[in-house]
Amino acid sequence: MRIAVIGAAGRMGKTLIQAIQDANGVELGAAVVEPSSSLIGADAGEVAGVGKLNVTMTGDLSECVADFDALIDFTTPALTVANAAFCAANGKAIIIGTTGLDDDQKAALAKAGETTQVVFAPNMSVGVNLTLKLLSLAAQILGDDYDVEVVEAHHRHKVDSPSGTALRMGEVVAEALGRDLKECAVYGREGQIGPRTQKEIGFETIRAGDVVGEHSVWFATEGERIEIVHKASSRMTFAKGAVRAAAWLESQPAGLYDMQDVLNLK
Ligand SMILES: NC(=O)C1=CN([C@@H]2O[C@H](COP(=O)(O)OP(=O)(O)OC[C@H]3O[C@@H](n4cnc5c(N)ncnc54)[C@H](OP(=O)(O)O)[C@@H]3O)[C@@H](O)[C@H]2O)C=CC1
Ligand SMILES: O=C(O)C1=N[C@H](C(=O)O)C[C@H](O)C1
Repeated sequence: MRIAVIGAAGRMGKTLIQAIQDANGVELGAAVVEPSSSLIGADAGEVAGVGKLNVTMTGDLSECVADFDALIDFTTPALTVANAAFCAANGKAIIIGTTGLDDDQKAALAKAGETTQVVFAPNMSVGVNLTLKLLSLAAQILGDDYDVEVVEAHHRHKVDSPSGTALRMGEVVAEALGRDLKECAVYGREGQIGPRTQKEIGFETIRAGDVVGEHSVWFATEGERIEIVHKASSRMTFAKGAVRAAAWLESQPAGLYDMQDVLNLK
């Protein structure tokens, strides 16, 4: 399977190229960077630190359409939506890790899933996807007596908040408790806010240094607190998950999938 990486010079883009190089049965077919990038024409393997791969970085996805079967996209919401439409129109699968999409942008990905294979997940690591299962179980058992708070920390460069993973964790817990996250979420408390309401799910965000990604969900009541915590120490865990999703997608019909589908966790 030939994979194209868009955002190839980004933090995840370079790690994805390393992961493709390490995996069996897949190869890097194309590497796409921002159209004004000074890296256009450079060798993608050399930029990613894995040695020469004879794949030249391009600034135009349509230029390399014949060179790949699946696109891995960890970029920005607007670009991701355009890429999903491009893949649907050109018979390419797409694996999307981009976070921060609004409801209309998510609907556009579902539309692409009507004609091509799409995996869209805010976190591609096996550990986080297992954690989502644990959270659902914890919420079902603990119920409304326990206050739920989601705390996340990421590196200083991250542009969206809360993280896509934190929001998915909130959705999973809300669903298990029969709540609608849109109605019960409370973001970053400040000032004279009064006491906590029983059914709110709180989100707190830390942005600092080089933190790869940490998520902690509290279930707290009078007398005890349970914390379910995931800490990523390398972006390779996300990149390996994305490559695994690409290989899995090859034998699937058109549709919108997530990592719970890929890992058979549903
Ligand atoms: N699902 C998951 O498991 C994970 C998801 N993420 C998400 O992935 C996304 C990217 O994260 P990260 O790699 O840290 O961010 P980066 O900013 O390092 O990477 C994004 C890259 O996209 C490039 N880009 C922007 N516009 C274009 C364009 N028109 N064509 C081609 N490339 C373009 C940027 O180039 P330039 O810098 O030149 O603008 C940049 O290199 C975020 O939404 C993040 O939350 C991150 C880790 C794991
Ligand atoms: O931007 C990041 O770095 C990450 N983003 C994802 C998110 O928003 O959940 C996943 C991971 O935590 C790293």
